[in-house]
Amino acid sequence: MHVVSDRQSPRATALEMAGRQREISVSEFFLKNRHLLGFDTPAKALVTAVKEAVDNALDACEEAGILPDISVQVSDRYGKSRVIVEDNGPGIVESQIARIFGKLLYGSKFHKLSQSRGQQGMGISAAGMYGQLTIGKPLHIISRIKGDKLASEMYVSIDTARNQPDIHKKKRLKWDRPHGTRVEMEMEGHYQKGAHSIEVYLKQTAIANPHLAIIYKDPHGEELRFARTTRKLPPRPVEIKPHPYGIELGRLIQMLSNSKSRTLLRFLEDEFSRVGKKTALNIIELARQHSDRKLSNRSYPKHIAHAQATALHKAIQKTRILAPRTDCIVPIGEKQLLDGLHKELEADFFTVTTRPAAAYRGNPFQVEVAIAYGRPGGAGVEVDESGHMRKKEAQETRASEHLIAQKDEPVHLLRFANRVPLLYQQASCAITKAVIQTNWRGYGLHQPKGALPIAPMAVLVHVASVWVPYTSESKEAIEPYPEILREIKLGLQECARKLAHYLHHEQQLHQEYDRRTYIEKYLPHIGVALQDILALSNNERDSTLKKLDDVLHESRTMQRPAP
Ligand SMILES: Nc1ncnc2c1ncn2[C@@H]1O[C@H](COP(=O)(O)OP(=O)(O)OP(=O)(O)O)[C@@H](O)[C@H]1O
Repeated sequence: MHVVSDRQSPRATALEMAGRQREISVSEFFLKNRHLLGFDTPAKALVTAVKEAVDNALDACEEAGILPDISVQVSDRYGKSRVIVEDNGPGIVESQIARIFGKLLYGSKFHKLSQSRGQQGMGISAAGMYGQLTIGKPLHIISRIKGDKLASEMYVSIDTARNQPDIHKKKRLKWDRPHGTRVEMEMEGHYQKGAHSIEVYLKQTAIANPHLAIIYKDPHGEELRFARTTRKLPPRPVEIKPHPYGIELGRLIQMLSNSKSRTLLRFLEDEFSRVGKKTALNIIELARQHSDRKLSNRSYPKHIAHAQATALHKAIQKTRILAPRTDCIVPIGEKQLLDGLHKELEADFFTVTTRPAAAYRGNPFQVEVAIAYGRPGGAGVEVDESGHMRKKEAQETRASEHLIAQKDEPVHLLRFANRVPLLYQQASCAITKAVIQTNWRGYGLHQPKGALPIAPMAVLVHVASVWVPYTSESKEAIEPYPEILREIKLGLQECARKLAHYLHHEQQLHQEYDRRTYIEKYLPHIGVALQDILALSNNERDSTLKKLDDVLHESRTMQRPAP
């Protein structure tokens, strides 16, 4: 017999259960699930907070056509950190400040299909919420827009139950910047060096953003400066409409019912990219056949029933439509990427490639790949301008060189999405998968099965898109869609071919160097033997040996291959 213990709570009735149903605000949700936003440990939270503020500053400057000058200051005392990020961007109008910093899912980038670092509208407010939760202090913002005499200062936190901003203090004040924004946040944090540090994030940001100048003051008061290598801003990405191939049925139904267009023909032409009149007519004709002729050019979008919308969706997939336009994507560019790598890394060989734009689920994207191979101080042979070979001198390795792996380590990956370095969740990222799935042995590298290749090398991959499919809200890894994986692999193969060519040449140089040292070692002995056999004078012997040496040298002068 089953006896119910007195201590067990009584079972609930449906009515009681109904009484407990409550709406959950988005901020309450993320407060409980802060790991989803990248605030799981104090060390990661600190890097994430800096990243959110710097990415916003860069987006704002570029959108306003301003060359970004950003300063970052971090202090850290007994687990309590303070981050101050200041930019020379366009500033934020006062009426928007509270909602931008005190409300999750509020932003200017979510609804448009255009390449930007921010996407979701909750990065900076989430950092504020984390500070509020761990230290109990609101965000402190100063912002001034061009032409305004005074700046606006505000202390803002989030009322998490309502996902609404709470303004604690606000005033107008004098500020020495003519325009820009300063965000100050306090939080539980842990400052650390290494692969997941603020320095590495900033260094990689400088590589992918050669137009950026940034000054960073670390918790020890040391200043690190990244100068810009170009004064040219990246072109402003064009905003596009969705491509029909990427539209799912539910979204199409919603678009039809929200449409302001009065006919189906206009709806297709107005709301999608790459659909002109001819393509729209083709789609409608095909949809008519699938819908017992219940659709026409003049059908009123809001009145199209589910069955007809399904027919329309099928027709879209079957109609030939131009691939998505690609001027909405702004890659870093091969020259800029090479300049950035040269500036921030020391390596023996660099190569870079930009793939043509492609699309996943109707979203245009473009992949860039670069390889930096060989660490200074590593063994190697070099050929000087006159063609002489010599062993390379060991050099002092820069502190930053840990971006390139040691020769017996797996290669280091520098992953980027829309010019933002991705520092965490490497294993689940499309970039890592593509590197592992590439056969590096075919290009002369050692690669354990199912793993990254082992080489003194950094592999940089940048995925730029109007909508980056991140694996989670913390935007740390890219979803491995087959189209994205394919493009990354093709880029890797192009770079790997050039690397293989370089490695082959290096190997030849080594062999040549060894042979030459061997000959040089025995040449004096040959001289003595020749002198004996041919009864040469000392002068004749030396001039014969010199000629022999010159001939050997001539035949072994080698040219370095172009990268
Ligand atoms: N320094 C700044 N200068 C000007 N505008 C800013 C600045 N920081 C934030 N904003 C504005 O605030 C909005 C919200 O920023 P937030 O970081 O919360 O989200 P996001 O950047 O849009 O997306 P994500 O959550 O993916 O980072 C941005 O869309 C931008 O319009």
